[in-house]
Amino acid sequence: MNKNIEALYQIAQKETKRIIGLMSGTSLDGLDIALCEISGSGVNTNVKLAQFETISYSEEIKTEIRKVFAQKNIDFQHLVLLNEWIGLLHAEMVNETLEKWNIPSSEIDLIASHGQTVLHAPKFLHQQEKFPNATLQIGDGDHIAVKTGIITLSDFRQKHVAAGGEGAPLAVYGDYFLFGKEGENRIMLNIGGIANFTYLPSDIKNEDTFVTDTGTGNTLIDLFVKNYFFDKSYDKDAEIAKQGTVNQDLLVNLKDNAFFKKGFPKTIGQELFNAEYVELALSKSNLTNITAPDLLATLTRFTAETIAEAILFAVENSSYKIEDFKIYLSGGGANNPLIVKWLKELLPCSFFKSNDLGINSDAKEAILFAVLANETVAGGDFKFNSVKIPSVTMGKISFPD
Ligand SMILES: CC(=O)N[C@@H]1[C@@H](O[C@H](C)C(=O)O)[C@H](O)[C@@H](COP(=O)(O)O)O[C@@H]1O
Repeated sequence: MNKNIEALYQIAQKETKRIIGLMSGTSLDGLDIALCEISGSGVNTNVKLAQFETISYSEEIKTEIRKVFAQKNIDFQHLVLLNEWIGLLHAEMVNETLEKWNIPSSEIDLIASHGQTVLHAPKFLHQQEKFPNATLQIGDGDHIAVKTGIITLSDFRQKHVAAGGEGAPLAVYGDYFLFGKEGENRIMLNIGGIANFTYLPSDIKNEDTFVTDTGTGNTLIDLFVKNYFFDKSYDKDAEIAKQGTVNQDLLVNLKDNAFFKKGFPKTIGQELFNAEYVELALSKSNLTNITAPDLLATLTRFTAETIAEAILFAVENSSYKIEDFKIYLSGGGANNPLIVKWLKELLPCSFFKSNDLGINSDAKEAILFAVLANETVAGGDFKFNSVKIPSVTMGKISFPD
């Protein structure tokens, strides 16, 4: 037997596996590295977060990725080079972090790497009948396996697409396994660059469970903060938006897109929610001179209202009332006091942070990929009863030699 297959076979039988989850979101802020100790699988999965670190992306890395990110026309060679380079960089970041933690690589069983999304194109976006849903994450897993010496699972989203999904959101697999609770109506709401939520009703018959994107999270807010203020990368504590007034005309035009009328589950990215999207809404509203605070107040309201409307729609189509739900927040938007204030006004239910469930909310998405890798190597028996969630294990396996 190939010794790597033998090693994988041994790892699969370990009671507790040490798996490093890697996630770098579309906000391009950096690489989240979560060292997880995982036992069990499926709904019996137990995760302990042993270590967590975020390695910020340098301006150079951000600039190189932005040359291809979420764009239709790019320098093809640059994309090919980036695929290798991001793999190498992520491997180096893991090695440096293990050194910092004083943990030898031989003590790590697996790495689960999300990679860097460069284009997310569900059918809704590309609109070409003969082509399926499509999404592409780069940063090849072979580089990570070879450079760290650790068996690496990567490219998780393709199996989801192959099984009929849009390749996202994958959050439901972690949310259902770790946070689904009989007797409690929960919504796990992640407000990252793009916002998504997992719907976990209390009878936890998994045919009712689903996950969906709601639209923009922080991405448009961050984009325009950077446009107006060279020294800022986000609206810290909503300080700028709080000084502005929501422009109702602009808000109506921002919400006027077929994405918001589409049923669940649905996914989207910065391919739609970008500067042109806002410029079109501004011109439809005949606004040539909106102030930065008014624009940011309106964009912040756009995020809050589209999240709230999607959640209300999900609940109205069930036998529950919104008052029966607990919402658990994660992602950068959970730290935006204006988004949270407006969500509380629009959604009369109770609010918590996913930290209240014992999971560091910053690490939540990196942990998800560790859980998915655990499922591929040591689980795979669990089936969702819902056509909305493909029951597949995900990730391709790379060996170090
Ligand atoms: C296609 C794609 O890459 N989707 C991600 C989305 O992935 C999560 C893990 C999911 O699939 O459930 C993430 O939540 C969001 C957060 O953004 P960040 O705040 O981390 O930048 O970014 C992107 O939409």
